[in-house]
Amino acid sequence: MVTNSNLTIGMKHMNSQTTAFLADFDNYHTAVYFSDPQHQVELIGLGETSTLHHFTLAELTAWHAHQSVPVFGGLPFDQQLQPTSNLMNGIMIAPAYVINLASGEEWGTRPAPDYKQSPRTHPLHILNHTTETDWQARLQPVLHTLQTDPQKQKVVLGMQEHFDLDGQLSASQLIKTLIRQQPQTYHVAIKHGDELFGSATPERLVKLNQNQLETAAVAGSIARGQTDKADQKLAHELQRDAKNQREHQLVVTEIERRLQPWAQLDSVAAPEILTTPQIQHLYTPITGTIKQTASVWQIVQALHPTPALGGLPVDWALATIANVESQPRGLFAAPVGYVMPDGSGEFVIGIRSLWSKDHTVNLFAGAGILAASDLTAEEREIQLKTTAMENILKEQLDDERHDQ
Ligand SMILES: C=C(O[C@@H]1C=C(C(=O)O)C=C[C@H]1O)C(=O)O
Repeated sequence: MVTNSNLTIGMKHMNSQTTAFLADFDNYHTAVYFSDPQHQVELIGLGETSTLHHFTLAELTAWHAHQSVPVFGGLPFDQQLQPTSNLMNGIMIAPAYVINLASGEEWGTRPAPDYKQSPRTHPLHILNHTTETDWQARLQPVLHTLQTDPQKQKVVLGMQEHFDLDGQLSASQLIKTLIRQQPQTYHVAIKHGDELFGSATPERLVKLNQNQLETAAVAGSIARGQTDKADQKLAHELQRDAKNQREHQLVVTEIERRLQPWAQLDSVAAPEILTTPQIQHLYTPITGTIKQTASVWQIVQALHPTPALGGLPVDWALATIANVESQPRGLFAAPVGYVMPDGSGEFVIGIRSLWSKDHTVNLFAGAGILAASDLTAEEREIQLKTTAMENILKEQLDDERHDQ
């Protein structure tokens, strides 16, 4: 166990069973991985019996009623389409075989490998790397609106980085690197042909188990310190900072409001600190009991997008995101997770994430903008968040080099 300033989380290590399953992971056209920080589940899905793309909630619910294995995937952030992707506009996969390595439970039968990634004859290199250089300029009018219109409270705006590689990433190597570099987060990978979505997110959207519901507000951020003392000083600063506290409370209050029709919520304590190697966040766990029959899909729909990733008012925030961000988000900042045959399941927010298609990789990170925001500080915060995935990408290139 590792003790953060205020929060204790289980530390995951990769066991030999995980290694054995990952050895075959890249040999399937479709394969999925999901594990949580406490290691209550470590799910691997191989092959597919059915895959749903770009669906409505009604189509998803009807499709899910026919599945007898855990299903995995993501719902897109919003209605904007990513025209080149079979994965980013929403994907839900019923694998041919699923194993929960945390419990030993299995579903379906293990299919024969069905995919051959084009062999690489040389180590992977980055050929080209582009970042957004006009982000602050594009945000200036939004900041002005937030400062002059009291109805507009918050919008989370992100940027994407683009990499061209001289080969294709390996999904299994990516998962190993997620586990190694970000041991205290969720680890998610969805591989579908030449596309791969990976995330080391610290943020739960919803976990539903029988009638017990767990979610969390994660919003308000500050850097890590070089020493324990400096780290704690920064955590203290974050807890006392008026802008970050307001940013966080907006999320807590809105999550509570949206869950009101669905659940009886337990009382919520003051925010704690949640740390990843790059950044610390204000964090409030929110729990409750479902008071009427509800599916995970309904709760996801009620909650997403929370103001941790969208904003308030929500319609204005979504329109602003569509106008200001350079590209559709797809599964970036969107709900990704699994649902078990008994209806229990968990969705997390696909941040600290990458999307790879063929020889390209995109990373995403965003920050909550309020009237009191300093755009230079917000851009620095985005860079901190991006560092997590940049490091994962770079180590993966190194890893693959070692594997040659
Ligand atoms: C948008 C991101 O993170 C979200 C925004 C945060 C903030 O603005 O403080 C904190 C955590 C996340 O809810 C991201 O990591 O890309």
